[in-house]
Amino acid sequence: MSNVRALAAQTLFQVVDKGASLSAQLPLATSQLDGKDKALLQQICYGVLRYLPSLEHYCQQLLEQPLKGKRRVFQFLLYVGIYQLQHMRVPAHAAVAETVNALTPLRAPGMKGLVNAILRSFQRHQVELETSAAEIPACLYNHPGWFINQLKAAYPTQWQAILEANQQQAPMWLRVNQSQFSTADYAALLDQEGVAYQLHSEYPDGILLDSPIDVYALPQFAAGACSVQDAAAQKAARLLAPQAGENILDACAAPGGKTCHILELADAKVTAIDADGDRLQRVEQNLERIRLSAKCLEGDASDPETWWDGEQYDRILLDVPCSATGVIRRHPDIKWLRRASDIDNLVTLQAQIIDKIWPLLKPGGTLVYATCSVLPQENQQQIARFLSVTPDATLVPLHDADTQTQPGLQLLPGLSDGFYYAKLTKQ
Ligand SMILES: C[S@@+](CC[C@H](N)C(=O)[O-])C[C@H]1O[C@@H](n2cnc3c(N)ncnc32)[C@H](O)[C@@H]1O
Repeated sequence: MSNVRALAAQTLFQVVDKGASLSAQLPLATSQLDGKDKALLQQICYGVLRYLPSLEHYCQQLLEQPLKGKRRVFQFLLYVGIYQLQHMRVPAHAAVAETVNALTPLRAPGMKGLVNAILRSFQRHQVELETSAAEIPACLYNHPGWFINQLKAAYPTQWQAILEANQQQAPMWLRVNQSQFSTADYAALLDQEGVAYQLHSEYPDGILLDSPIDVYALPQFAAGACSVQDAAAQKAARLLAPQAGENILDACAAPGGKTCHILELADAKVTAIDADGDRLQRVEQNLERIRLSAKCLEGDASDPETWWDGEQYDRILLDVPCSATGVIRRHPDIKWLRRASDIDNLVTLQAQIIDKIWPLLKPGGTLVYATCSVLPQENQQQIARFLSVTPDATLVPLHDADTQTQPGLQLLPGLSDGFYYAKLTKQ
């Protein structure tokens, strides 16, 4: 099938109703399309996931009964149509006609009348519908209620700005491979190619592109000169500060962005562990492209007895599994796939991992704990608990207010993604 709107409706059905991840589903759909349509499909899927509660509310008001069972995919087609009418610069008549036409490849020509009527009704009642949606917090902010409540409690003055930032398209950051080029030298190559960018002194390896670009249009990308990595994620290796010849563990490594960065900064002996063997293959592919190497092992970081060779590490990076609530703007499906009840399980797993990995660090060694979460339970509270039960751990302050009870550095989505870091040394 090569109809963008029909593929978007099917993709969204798989993500929202069946719990599949957008990053797994999108490639299946885009592989059926050519260049311009791939971008349109992606734009529609991201957009619908960003505004899902509002779209659900409009359809609830416009449909006599929600579409159920096998007809659920048509409910998502309605979201696709309304999203175009509300947020895209497609002429309204074309948005309606193209959405209705998608029913032919979806083999439901009998639904054309209903879909046409609902989209036209949305156009007529748009103002009242938007006013009524604005009275419901989940629709006003387009985030799940549990998450809005947790953010309000954790960030009494910043929660709205965080929700707003999550609704924006994420910028494209490059990380220059310092084993091949200095950032200034690579920026000069971008100048020659006419690629516009900005440099930010707090991210010495980073280049922020003015607009996204196909990676293979970047100078020497295939030879490993640069990688795509958000600025916040680029802090991990810099905080770890790897040195040549050191024995380093990256304990939750896949797909390997930070493993690669560590090796780009220092000729160290790196072991990359991940519990997911398929994702670990991506670490190997990324290392191959940047032309550096690490020992890659499938293993459970909360059970080192099963893979550890007994030699303690000089430095350890723990980029633990987390709620990913700091990267919602890159993965809007997180808002609908993640449940409030997941957080406690993640906090328990993170605690098991840091408690079990700590003995693998040499005295005098450094451990950096990282998450792409904005929730204090996974971040400051996790590290405060760890410090309270680990007498040989010392917090290295990352800013003036970094204390035993409020440890670490919390970055919020904006210039970079939302990320958390804590740096610890062992006595
Ligand atoms: C935040 S991602 C890591 C991203 C990676 N550091 C990078 O920069 O590309 C977390 C990773 O932890 C892995 N993971 C989850 N549970 C694990 C466990 N018990 N032991 C080791 N890895 C685990 C996941 O498969 C996932 O790849």
